[in-house]
Amino acid sequence: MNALSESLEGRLLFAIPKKGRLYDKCTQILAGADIQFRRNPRLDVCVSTNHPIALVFLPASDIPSFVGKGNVDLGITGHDVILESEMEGLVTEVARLGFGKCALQVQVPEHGPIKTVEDLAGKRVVTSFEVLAGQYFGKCDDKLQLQGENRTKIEYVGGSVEAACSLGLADGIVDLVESGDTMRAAGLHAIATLLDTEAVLIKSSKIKHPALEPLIERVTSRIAGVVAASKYVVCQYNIKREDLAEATRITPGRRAPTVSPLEQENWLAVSVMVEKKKVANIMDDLVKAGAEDVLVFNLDNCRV
Ligand SMILES: Nc1ncnc2c1ncn2[C@@H]1O[C@H](COP(=O)(O)OP(=O)(O)OP(=O)(O)O)[C@@H](O)[C@H]1O
Ligand SMILES: O=P(O)(O)OC[C@H]1O[C@H](OP(=O)(O)OP(=O)(O)O)[C@H](O)[C@@H]1O
Repeated sequence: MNALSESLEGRLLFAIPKKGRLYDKCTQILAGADIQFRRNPRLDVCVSTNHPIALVFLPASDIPSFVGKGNVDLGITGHDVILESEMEGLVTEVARLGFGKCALQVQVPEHGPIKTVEDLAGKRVVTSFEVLAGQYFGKCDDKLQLQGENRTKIEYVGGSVEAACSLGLADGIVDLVESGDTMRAAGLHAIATLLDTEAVLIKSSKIKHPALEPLIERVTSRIAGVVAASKYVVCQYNIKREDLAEATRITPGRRAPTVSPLEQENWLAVSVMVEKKKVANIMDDLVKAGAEDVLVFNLDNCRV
């Protein structure tokens, strides 16, 4: 056994994308869960300095296979690459992480002759998602009863998929779209969506050491807390007793709002969790319902 394998012995192995779109958010999640580490940039494995965990930095697209085969216990990657690597039966998605949100779409030139997926079927499609695109167009070809040479030709490229149509390599592409800026700049538009995806925390179905389960639960619960903290804010306001029913209809909270008396007759203070993305509308509605001194606080961390 070499020195590295020895240092990993008994540790929970946790795979993190080594670069790319998901990397920064993953390091923020590790910090929020207080999983500390010092990474030598030349090494893709490093041990945590405060937990029996080793972090393994891998390409996002390889993580499902490492976790699915049990070489690594936990991992963060995109839901899309789990399906693309056909590992969904061998990994459990234990938490959705609320970032890396995008859609896998069929895109074609905006001003070209192809308007529908049926028009594109039988032609050339370029993608980094050859499994998912193959399944999708396979069904489409079957439906249209296309045989042999007439079936859709799927070709793999590793990146810059959006350039394929203008370079004459493809009639359409299958690629990830978030804001749509890349496709617009390439003169493409969507004609179908194969799936919506986001980053997920995955656990292997082949955990080698049952003794690791409590640590897996602790890490999962901490990460779920960090994710929830980024989704919610705490809203606090004062309201007259007779307006409380309407105000709590607007802010029912996760379980129920905390209501306490103010040192002024007939006035109450309410404290409640609300979804960050809805908070501006909620504040407008609260003020309309008679709330005063409406304050909103970010959460650093939580367990809910
Ligand atoms: N534009 C995007 N918006 C949001 N999430 C994205 C976007 N593009 C990719 N993702 C998510 O991030 C995952 C990894 O994508 P990324 O392009 O970073 O992969 P990579 O090939 O590992 O990195 P790189 O492109 O730097 O080589 C994707 O599988 C998807 O889940
Ligand atoms: O809708 P948008 O917000 O413009 O994002 C979509 C782009 O992001 C991804 O590529 P990325 O930038 O990761 O590079 P890649 O082409 O090398 O995969 C994806 O492949 C699109 O090209």
